Amino acid sequence: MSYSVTKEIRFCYGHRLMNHPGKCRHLHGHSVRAAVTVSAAALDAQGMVCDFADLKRAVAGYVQETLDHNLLLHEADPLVPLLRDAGERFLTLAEHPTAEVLARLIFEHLEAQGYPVTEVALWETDTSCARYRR
Ligand SMILES: Nc1nc2c(c(=O)[nH]1)N=C([C@H](O)[C@H](O)COP(=O)(O)OP(=O)(O)OP(=O)(O)O)CN2
Ligand SMILES: [Zn+2]
Repeated sequence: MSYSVTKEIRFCYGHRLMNHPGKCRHLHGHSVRAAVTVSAAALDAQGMVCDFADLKRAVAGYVQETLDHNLLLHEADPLVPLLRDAGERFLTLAEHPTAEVLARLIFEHLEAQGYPVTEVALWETDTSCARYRR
């Protein structure tokens, strides 16, 4: 038996999936929803797994600094030097910037902050969701 709480946060980013066989190899953007779940076998002195507000701060701080309104690219993307020369903001990843990878990055950030995170779900569109859980 365990308790869990889930907090949602919305943000947007641009990206492209290099080598994708379809339309996602082209630059495009998403307005996404991440649902972060933390779990515990017992409640704290406040009767909570974790205060929703604390969870929001932990997720929103990371997301706003790294992902929100950013352009997420694979580090080998040939656009990288062009964007760097143009002084544009972007973030490179050693992996393709898929919803699965972004869900895992958010999970790892919360885990590193000491939150008992058990799942991050990232709704990239109304109909497409990727989850990372442990
Ligand atoms: N497993 C994954 N598949 C895809 C990802 C991903 O991150 N993980 N990403 C993309 C695209 O970046 C983008 O999310 C498009 O997804 P898709 O669901 O195909 O978008 P549509 O708007 O075409 O969705 P419909 O509702 O089917 O119109 C692609 N795949
Ligand atoms: Zn996409």
